[in-house]
Amino acid sequence: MGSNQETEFPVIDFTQYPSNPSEISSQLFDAFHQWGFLVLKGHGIPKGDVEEIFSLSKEFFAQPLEAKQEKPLNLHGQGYDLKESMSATPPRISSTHPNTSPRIGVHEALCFGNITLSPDSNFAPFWTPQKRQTIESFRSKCQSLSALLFTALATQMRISPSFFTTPHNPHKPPGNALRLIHYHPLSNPPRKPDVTPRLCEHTDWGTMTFLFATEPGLEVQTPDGKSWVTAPVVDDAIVVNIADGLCLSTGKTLKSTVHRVTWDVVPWDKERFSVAFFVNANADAPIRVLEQSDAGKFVEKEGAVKATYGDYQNVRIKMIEKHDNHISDEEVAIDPVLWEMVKGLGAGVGEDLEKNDEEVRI
Ligand SMILES: O=C(O)CCC(=O)C(=O)O
Ligand SMILES: [Fe+2]
Repeated sequence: MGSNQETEFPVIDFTQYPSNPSEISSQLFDAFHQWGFLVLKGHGIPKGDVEEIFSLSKEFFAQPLEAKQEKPLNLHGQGYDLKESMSATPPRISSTHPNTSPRIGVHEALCFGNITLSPDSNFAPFWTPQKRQTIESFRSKCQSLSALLFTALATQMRISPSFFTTPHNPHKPPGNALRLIHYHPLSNPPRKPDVTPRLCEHTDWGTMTFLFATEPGLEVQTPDGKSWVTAPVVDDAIVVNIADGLCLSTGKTLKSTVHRVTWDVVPWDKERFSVAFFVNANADAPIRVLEQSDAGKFVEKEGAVKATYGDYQNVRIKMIEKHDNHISDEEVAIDPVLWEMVKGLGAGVGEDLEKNDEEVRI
């Protein structure tokens, strides 16, 4: 790798993929291997669709708090999620659904867990059938794009092209999640030094995430882990990152990188909107751990832990419970091999919960 690739945030033009799949797949693999993050231009999701989602988001968050709070986030990962922890002691991380995963910060969000999987709808009257249709259609375009990226990565790794798409049936639990995020302006500056960040340092739980934003704000740890860079905002492009589930299944070949939003980039009296699309693997799908063979291609690792993505998600939930209730590793009834494997991810909020807690108390 040249020094530029080590220091510059990767930007990839996906319009070249149909005509030159091997070159673009190789660029995707390299960026995810080194950074875990990239900016994807020419992704095919129409600009008008993205603008429509942002205008719905702005319209929704402009409502009075009572209207937004009418349907708070439920266990299916649907509803309004207000994060306003600004005390010296951050709140206990209590969210236990892979579609919502623990986040500490000062912002508000509306989360659309997979509606087809959820028995009850948890949306205020604001969400007319037409608006809901806009959300669902956008979500399905995001899902299709993720399938293309998974196929490109599998091809580059010389495994079956459907290796990653098979365990990503969006109609099976937990499904994907769309999160409209608003870093809202505050009436007073946060009290220093006991301030909670806009969004704490974390890695994502699922397998892949898309982040749509029109203004800078997202900071990503550099490949050497020593500093932070602001993800560039490129017109009509998406930030794509690898999440912990895919990092686990690729034996850390594809990196799940710590990221955050600070007060420096989104000050207390300013606001910022972003939209995150979280891709999750099916809970009942086995995690088939890969390793690189001597011949360079990827093969399934012999003797790797036998677990499903649902087992993995349960470990994450247990990690939070362990942290919240101060219980020992022995008291957590989990396959120790799986426990160690998930801990080995070095997830931003997970194995490093205690460390992360410290970091939250800037
Ligand atoms: O709003 C952003 O830029 C980042 C959001 C994010 O990382 C998340 O919700 O997991
Ligand atoms: Fe994230």
